[in-house]
Amino acid sequence: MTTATTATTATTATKATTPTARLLPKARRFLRRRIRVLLLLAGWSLLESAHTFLGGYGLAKALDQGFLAGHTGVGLAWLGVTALAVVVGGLAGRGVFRGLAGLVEPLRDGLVRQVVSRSLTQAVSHPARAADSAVVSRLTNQTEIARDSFAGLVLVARSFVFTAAGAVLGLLSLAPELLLIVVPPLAAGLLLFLATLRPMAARQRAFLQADEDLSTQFGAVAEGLRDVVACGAQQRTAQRAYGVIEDEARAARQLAGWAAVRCLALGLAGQLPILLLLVTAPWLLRQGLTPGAVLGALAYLTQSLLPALHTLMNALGSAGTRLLVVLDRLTTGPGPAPEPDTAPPPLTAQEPAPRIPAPPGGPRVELREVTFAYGPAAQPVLHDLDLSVEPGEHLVVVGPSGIGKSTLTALIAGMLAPGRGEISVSGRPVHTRSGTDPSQLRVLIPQQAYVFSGTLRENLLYLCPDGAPTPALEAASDAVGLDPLVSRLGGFDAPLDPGALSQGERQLIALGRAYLSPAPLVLLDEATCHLDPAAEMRAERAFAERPGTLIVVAHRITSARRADRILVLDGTRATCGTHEELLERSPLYRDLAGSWQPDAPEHGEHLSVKSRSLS
Ligand SMILES: Nc1ncnc2c1ncn2[C@@H]1O[C@H](COP(=O)(O)OP(=O)(O)OP(=O)(O)O)[C@@H](O)[C@H]1O
Repeated sequence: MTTATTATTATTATKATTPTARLLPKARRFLRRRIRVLLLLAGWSLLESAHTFLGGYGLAKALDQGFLAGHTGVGLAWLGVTALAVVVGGLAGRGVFRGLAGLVEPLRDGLVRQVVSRSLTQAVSHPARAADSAVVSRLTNQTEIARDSFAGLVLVARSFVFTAAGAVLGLLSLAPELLLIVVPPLAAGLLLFLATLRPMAARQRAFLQADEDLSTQFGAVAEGLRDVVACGAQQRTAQRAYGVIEDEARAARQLAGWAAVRCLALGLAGQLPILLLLVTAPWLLRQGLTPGAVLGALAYLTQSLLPALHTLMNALGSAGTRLLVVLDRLTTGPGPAPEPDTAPPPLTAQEPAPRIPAPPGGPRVELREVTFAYGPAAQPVLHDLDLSVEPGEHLVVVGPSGIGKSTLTALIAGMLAPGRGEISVSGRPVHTRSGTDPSQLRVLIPQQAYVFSGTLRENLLYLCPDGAPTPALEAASDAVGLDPLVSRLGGFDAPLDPGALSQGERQLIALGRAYLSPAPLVLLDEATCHLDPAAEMRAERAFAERPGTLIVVAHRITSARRADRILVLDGTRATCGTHEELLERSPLYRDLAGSWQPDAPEHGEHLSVKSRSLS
């Protein structure tokens, strides 16, 4: 029995491919549970039918039996009846609004519950992709669209049905011929309008998808901004963002095109019946209709039927389409969320940035009286700092957390501009290298490694505009200790799922990428913090042996021991020297080094240390 039910449900789910088909059973269930609210709305709406009926009928009788017959009192009495109908209509409106809350609020609550539980389920099953920024759009913008659109639709659809019933009854009571003139143009306009519903829903869906993609794209970029800048990938990231923005703009333009067709349908259904009634008025009078009947028909058209139709078409066209699309997305969910880390499209029509010739032995890095603060009123992080890193030197930067180590590397990389002083690499100020690609000169690997989905080869060659042969990739992997991961993944052309990698594996890939890059200056800002001491030593040795200048923000004291020189940042002061010199001269360095105790060597002659970081 259970199996049969499951099979039936599965078949229904497979067949229900259109949003309308998918939503109809849910809509029926939702409404069936609220029969009492619907009856209440219908009760109040009947008063609206009476209001419409009396509006035209009273006017016709006032003219025929009152003013044209010379009985002004009778005419005024009928007008009084019409005025009373307006009051009745007002009462109906009040009752309808009260009943509406009973339909609209449960819908919104249900949608919010669904979005939250679906995103929690996704977060639990795919923790790496838990931060789905599109959920924000669904929870706020889209549930509100659903609520407002549903309320608007219930109001106008109900109003149209009950107004039309009152008007048709009125036209029939005045003269059935009137229906022959009014109904055909109305029906034609309505049909044209209905024909626009499906393409417009598709355009609306495309627009919302583009909006979510944009939300996701910006979420991903904001999260990985530091890595993007560090890898010099701003242009590529901007290109991808422009693509998503262009998609949304295109979807909005197509939506506007269909809105124009809809205007035409509105004109046909809204204006043509009035024109026909006026043109055929002499013929109608000749057929024996009274002037009051013609006036009553005109009143039904201009005061009730056409405004109600106009509102219905507008609401169905905009709110209805939006509601259909939003409900479908919220209740059945969008397709698989676009992978935020997808491989960037290859650069095509861009001029390659001019190459900076790599100096033999690596570039010299010079800082002269550099002062930097994160705001005009903020305390400087670095104050009058002088530093000279020789070509090919291996410098390690240490200091307590928050002292300014990352700020220093960002300044040298040219990602931040000093407030005062000058920073030069290879004798040229970092901030006047206009028109050159900084990634040709330096590579900065931050703590959070940037890995995108694509192949391992694409990830490793990301900073190699000219590519590199497989033996170079193998040599780099061997040097930084990436080779076990290459084997595990199945080679360089194996597809990479960033979410399935550990932090350490991501760091190894970023290190391999930096190792392969042509940049002669490498800045590692705690780029090995997720590696164990042995793996960290292997990677740092590889970079120390790689031709070029190396600046490492140290995570462990062992990094400092391997360097040529160590820079100790201590507040706005800085001391530079070898390990031995600093043990003598710098109390802070003594303190930092003293908090580290050597363990028994675990890896041959290598010294391992207790896992406490310097920063
Ligand atoms: N974008 C920023 N805006 C304002 N203040 C910042 C910004 N980035 C860093 N800071 C502040 O500047 C100071 C230096 O930060 P920085 O990240 O350079 O220190 P750090 O030594 O690298 O720290 P850690 O070892 O914890 O990474 C800190 O007080 C930090 O709060």
